[in-house]
Amino acid sequence: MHGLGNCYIYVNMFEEKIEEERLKSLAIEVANVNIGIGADGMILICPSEVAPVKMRVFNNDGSEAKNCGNGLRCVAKYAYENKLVDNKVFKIETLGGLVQAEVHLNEAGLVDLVTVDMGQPRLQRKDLPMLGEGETMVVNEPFQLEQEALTITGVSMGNPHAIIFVDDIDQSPVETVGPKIEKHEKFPEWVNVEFVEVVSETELHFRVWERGTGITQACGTGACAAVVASVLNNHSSKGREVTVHLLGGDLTINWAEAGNVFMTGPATTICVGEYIGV
Ligand SMILES: N[C@H](CCC[C@H](N)C(=O)O)C(=O)O
Repeated sequence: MHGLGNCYIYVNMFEEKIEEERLKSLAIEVANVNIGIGADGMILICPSEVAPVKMRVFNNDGSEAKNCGNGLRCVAKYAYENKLVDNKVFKIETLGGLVQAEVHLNEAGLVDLVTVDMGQPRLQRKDLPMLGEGETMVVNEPFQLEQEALTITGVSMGNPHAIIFVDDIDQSPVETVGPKIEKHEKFPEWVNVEFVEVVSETELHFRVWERGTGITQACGTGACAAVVASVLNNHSSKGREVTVHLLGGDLTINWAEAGNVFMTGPATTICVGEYIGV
């Protein structure tokens, strides 16, 4: 399945049994287009004690992440269409906390759009985590990277994001600066790196270098973090829907006055099959 081209291999763990110690290598394998299937990673749809389903996310380097916005929309679609849930609004457990999904149906009765209440962003330096003194929040903080003097805004959506505002998204140094910040010593758990061009108060251009994966077509948690960072830097306002233009398409994000972040976007099934593997 994919969300705006951010594709994962989804495994229904209500039906499959995979040893815990096999998960990392399996994620690397199935994500590999030459020896596996080819995807940005692997997502497990699991039983949960606190919600109808639980999502676990593995990047294509095998690292496990605490949240995935595009993944949540696809998990919601799968759960509804495969009757793991019996209504259109339901909770999903993630390692980054509980979220709430609402599925929207097309005329064929299939899920085409999903809205996820992603909960509150975490804005403290320690939540990312990011090393450094200064303010407890990371808003437009100077960040020296070799010869480049950058400024970073840090937002966690359960997973960490470093947002850099640029004047021209097409000139953003995703491939050069992205990997250097991803694994920078200031981020002990590494970090997703987003480049954002502000078009208006309600429109952003967006590119991403994802932690544990590299460039992807879209990053749902990153788009949420970008809107939160835009509000923190007075480019956008709380309570207004912001359209985020990602390589793979658009997401609608609203950091509501009450504090939760809402993300609406598509979810698509590519195929269903059996992985034989090596
Ligand atoms: N690379 C991310 C996980 C995937 C998030 C992204 N694909 C999304 O849609 O939010 C991390 O290590 O935190």
